[in-house]
Amino acid sequence: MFQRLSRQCPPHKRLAGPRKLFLTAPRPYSSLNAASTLKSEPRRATSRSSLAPGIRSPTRPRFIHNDALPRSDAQKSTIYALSTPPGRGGVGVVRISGPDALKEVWGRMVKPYAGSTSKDLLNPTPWKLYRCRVVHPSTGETIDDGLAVYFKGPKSFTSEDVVELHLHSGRAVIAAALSALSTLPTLRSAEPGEFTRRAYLNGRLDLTQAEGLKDLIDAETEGQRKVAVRAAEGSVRQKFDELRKGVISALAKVEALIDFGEGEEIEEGVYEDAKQGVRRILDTVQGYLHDHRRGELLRSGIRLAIFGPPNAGKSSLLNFLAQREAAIVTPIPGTTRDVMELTLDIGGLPVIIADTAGLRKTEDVVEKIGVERARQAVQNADISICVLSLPDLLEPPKTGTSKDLEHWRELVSPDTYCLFNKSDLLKTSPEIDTEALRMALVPSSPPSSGKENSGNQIMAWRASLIAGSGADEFLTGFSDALKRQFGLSDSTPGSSSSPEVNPIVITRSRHRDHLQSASRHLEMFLEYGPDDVVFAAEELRYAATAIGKVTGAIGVEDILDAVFRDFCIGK
Ligand SMILES: Nc1nc2c(ncn2[C@@H]2O[C@H](COP(=O)(O)OP(=O)(O)OP(=O)(O)O)[C@@H](O)[C@H]2O)c(=O)[nH]1
Ligand SMILES: [Mg+2]
Repeated sequence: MFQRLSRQCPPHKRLAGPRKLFLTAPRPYSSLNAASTLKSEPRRATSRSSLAPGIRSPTRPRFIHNDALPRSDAQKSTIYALSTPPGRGGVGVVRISGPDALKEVWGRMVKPYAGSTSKDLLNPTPWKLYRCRVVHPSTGETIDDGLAVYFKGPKSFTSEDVVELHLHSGRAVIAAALSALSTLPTLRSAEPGEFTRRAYLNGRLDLTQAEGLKDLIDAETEGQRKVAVRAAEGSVRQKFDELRKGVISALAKVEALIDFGEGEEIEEGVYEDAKQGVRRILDTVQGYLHDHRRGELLRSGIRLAIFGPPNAGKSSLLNFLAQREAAIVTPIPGTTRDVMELTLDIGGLPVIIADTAGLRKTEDVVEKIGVERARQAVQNADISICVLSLPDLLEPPKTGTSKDLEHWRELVSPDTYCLFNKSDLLKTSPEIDTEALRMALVPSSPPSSGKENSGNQIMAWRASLIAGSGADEFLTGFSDALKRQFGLSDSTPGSSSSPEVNPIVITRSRHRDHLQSASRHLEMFLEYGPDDVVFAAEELRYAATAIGKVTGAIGVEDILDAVFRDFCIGK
């Protein structure tokens, strides 16, 4: 919950004298002083002092550490780490960053390779790759014959001087290089994520870009890569910067009213302008929040539950998607007893698929537990697909009551995908409207009500997983439907080809928490009238701070720890 305000003027306002603010073209401002107008004399731009502590100019978002601030000990030390995976490989890169990278590491460890007469290495051209010998700084013993490059700060990843040693990636070579570096007294090995942390602290990246970089390194599917690369290149940062800029611009207007006070001249409609702006921002914030957690699901994996009656072909579907015999398939109903999970890449999306026990009434103790687990798996899943035997659906067996046969039905919802399987066993080959059949299965929806899914998309398919007919169409249709649902379709909003429409902005719960907090403060602001501008301004300050926490424009040490601790060492 947000902090309740005491109904008194904030301290930094109490002593503030009248300040002049440049707003827009002079107009009468009726709600404060109907008769007055802004003086026509030139006005100064919004002074930074009129903004609350922690809130900076909307035009130039800056980060908490910059060159003007003294550097901490941690920032001053030179760090090193292996930046590529340990183990055998063609090349292993050891990265060194900090003030001693050039003098200590390059100067003492990078030497001309055997037979070279070049003196270039003594005074290297930045950003140029040199062939060299890498030697031990004390003994001069050759560690490896490799390449070295010097990135002169601030044009480097960390904005500091960086040296990279490209060595042969063998355990002994890398261990010798790291051990040699450890003998240099001003160097220390890097903490996980410390290079990126320095890049952030030096204003090279904001937090969303740093998170994007981490996601890019971790990306296992095309969808994850696409979302991560947008964040890493700064598109997400831009969205949050725009929001914050908008809030601060509204705040400047509200502060103008506070500063001028009653009886002073001020434009008409300033407060209403601010409110209009905040309404627009709130709409955008809520649009980002109502995203069905697409960004978070893309990172963690989308949970898909396969469910349905026994013997319908659920495990066959899992095997078809996995392209291997992952689950046991037999003609005996009740073969699958427990939930079996596999993580697969479907259309570039990471999907955690759960095969479940067939849902039916049973007295078998073990199967009963399996049925209960199946229900829970469907309830906990982000999406579900109901597999049904088409012959059983169209030509139901004569035995058993419909209640016994339809234990699965209560779990079908308008969002459930359906696969009508075993089409090869149909005695005739009727035309089937799969979407109408799907909707007829939704308990609350009357048969043939014509109710369509939200996007009028295909969510049901007819196939035979054994004979293969319709199976490829199902796979293409299903992965397209998932891509559409999670905003990655090339032809729909949110895709990389139309990234500005309905983009994935929130990829972490911390983004969501801060945006929810901002949304609450913006709503509170809108509830205040022009007589309560001091309180209204306070809400905008809270909103701007909350948005700033997403990008790190408002830095808090524990946020930084949370962001960078999951990085690997060397990044
Ligand atoms: N003819 C035909 N048989 C199929 C098809 N798909 C699956 N089967 C068969 O149906 C039987 C049951 O398949 P499973 O995949 O084990 O079905 P299930 O839904 O997992 O069954 P339970 O685990 O018992 O709930 C097996 O003998 C499969 O070979 C199909 O498209 N056509
Ligand atoms: Mg099964």
